[in-house]
Amino acid sequence: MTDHLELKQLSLDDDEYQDKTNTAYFNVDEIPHASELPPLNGTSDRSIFRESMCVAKQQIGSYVIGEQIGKGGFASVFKGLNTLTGDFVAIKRFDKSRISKEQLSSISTELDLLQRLKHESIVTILGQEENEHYIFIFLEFMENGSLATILNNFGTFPESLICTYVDNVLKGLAYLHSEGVIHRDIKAANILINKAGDAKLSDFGVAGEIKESDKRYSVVGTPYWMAPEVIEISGSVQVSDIWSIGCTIIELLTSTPPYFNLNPMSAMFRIVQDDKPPFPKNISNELLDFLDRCFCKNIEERATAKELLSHPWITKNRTILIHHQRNSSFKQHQQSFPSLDQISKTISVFVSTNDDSENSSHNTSRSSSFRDDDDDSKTNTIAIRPTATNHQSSSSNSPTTNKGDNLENKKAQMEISLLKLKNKELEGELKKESEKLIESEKKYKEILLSAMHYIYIVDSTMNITGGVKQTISDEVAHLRTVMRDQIEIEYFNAFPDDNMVPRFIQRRLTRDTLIHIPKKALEAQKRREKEEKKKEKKDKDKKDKDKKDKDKEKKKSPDSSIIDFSNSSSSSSSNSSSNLLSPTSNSSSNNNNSRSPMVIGKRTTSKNQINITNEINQHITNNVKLTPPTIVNNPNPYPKSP
Ligand SMILES: Nc1ncnc2c1ncn2[C@@H]1O[C@H](COP(=O)(O)OP(=O)(O)OP(=O)(O)O)[C@@H](O)[C@H]1O
Repeated sequence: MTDHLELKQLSLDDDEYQDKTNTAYFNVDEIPHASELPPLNGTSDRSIFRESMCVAKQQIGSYVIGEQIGKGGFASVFKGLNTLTGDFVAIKRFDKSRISKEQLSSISTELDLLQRLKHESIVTILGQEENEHYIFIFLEFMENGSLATILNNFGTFPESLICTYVDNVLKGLAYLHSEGVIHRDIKAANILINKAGDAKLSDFGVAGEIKESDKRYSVVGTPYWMAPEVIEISGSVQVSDIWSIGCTIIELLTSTPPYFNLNPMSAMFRIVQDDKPPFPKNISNELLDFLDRCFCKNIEERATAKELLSHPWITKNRTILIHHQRNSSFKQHQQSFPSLDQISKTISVFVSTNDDSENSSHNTSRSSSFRDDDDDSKTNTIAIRPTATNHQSSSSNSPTTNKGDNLENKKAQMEISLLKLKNKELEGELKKESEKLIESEKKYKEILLSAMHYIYIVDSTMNITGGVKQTISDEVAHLRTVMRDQIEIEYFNAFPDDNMVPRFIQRRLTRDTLIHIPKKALEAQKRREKEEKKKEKKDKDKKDKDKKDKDKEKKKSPDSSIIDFSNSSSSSSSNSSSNLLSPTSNSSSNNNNSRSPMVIGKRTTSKNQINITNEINQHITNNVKLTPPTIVNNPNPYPKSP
């Protein structure tokens, strides 16, 4: 067994040990300056002083003893460090000089049991050491101490939290009991909590194994948590721990176990006498039932740990707990999510790294040191930029590696740059090619469209004029149709998605329907032309004949033509006419006129025109006021006789 302890240290009691070792070992800032200390071996060097302080540490095997974290009836408990693994541990130290032989045997029982029992709800033993003065047990470090300490620090717990702890403890107990072990000292002080909040059973000092007989006949444990059968020395059994679980629940709910206001003897008496210990008020029905099952006087009726694990109080709370755990684990994860700031920083660094490599590809003559400095000025995060990191670390360690690394980096960067350049060239070529294609396609489309458009205009012109101006021969028309079809097919094949095609085809269809019209129209036109020419000739002939007749008539009488329209004889009409047109014409003449108004009118108008012309001429010569011509106007051609 290795013992590195200084004899000087062993002579100190616990309090003195703590005062003199803890601060010096764990808080370097409190170490006085070397100049303030008396010289060691004639030197005041600070490093020597530190060495001297380190000698004061207690090292047991690979464990270094730290500050005290607890104290029980038999042992002091310290925080320890495993110098091999870096794990923190709890070191339970028993002072040999202060323990009886009986207690020594209980320590060995605890050691044996802990070494045999391995369960997630039982504190794990990591090893043991012994020297002349102490027995050391190295235990799994339970960061949050005992439930009793937490109860002292934080006050009583809600049912749900108690249930969580009890659930853990019951699992440990179910395991212990299945292994034939009774803990016999279940209480808040012996339930330890790790940093994750898991409860584990500890302190197996009074634990006992049921061997040949079913019961252990001794009064062990802490009075207030003791089961009646243990007090009565009728023998402790596994379910005795269940009674203690009931007492611990009340302890966690109220901060004290039942009968705590009484002295231990009175309390023990009441435990045996009373049907059940008094329950706290305002607890759930499930917990009431749970406690009823724990505080059964009859051990046969008392629930086992396994049974209680499926009690509604436990199962219901377990579901709630799982929910809470999920929530909190999500929150934990959420906390570990990078912040927006971090993300943007990372992106900016990534971009800057890429920029750097791009810059280096364009300017390979830049030195790596220049690049690193430049990087640092852009962002403080260097860790994700391998070039900068490599350069920095290697420059401080080995110049040879630094040179090699830099060369490698440069080479890699050059390769990347070359690849990028090649990619860019290819990209450019492809772009040009596709641009050419697009351009030629565009041109081709334009040609086809304008050709179609031309043909369309030609056709529509013919259609609009009703085929009159269609002067192309059938041969040319046929060629045009073939060309038009070819162009449209070509267009359709080249640009199948273009909606221009259906529009052209549609127009063409309309045109094709109209194309038959000109033929008929042409025939009709020819007929019309012929008829018109015939009519024109006929009219001309008639005009010529009329002219000749008129001339003949004029030679005979100037008014012959007018006279012709009259039913009267030429002589009488001539007379009457002169009479009628005369302003001094008598009424008898008027009477005659009234019998044939149509003829009279005609004649009158003609005469009036002559009269007006004469009057105008006269007026102009005499400068006399013009008076309207007197038109024979008889409102009543047949006046009534008086
Ligand atoms: N593994 C551990 N991790 C952290 N703290 C511990 C550990 N073991 C014990 N302790 C602390 O030390 C205290 C005393 O430990 P423990 O109860 O085992 O000593 P004990 O002398 O056996 O006590 P008791 O008088 O109950 O028998 C505990 O209440 C707890 O606060």
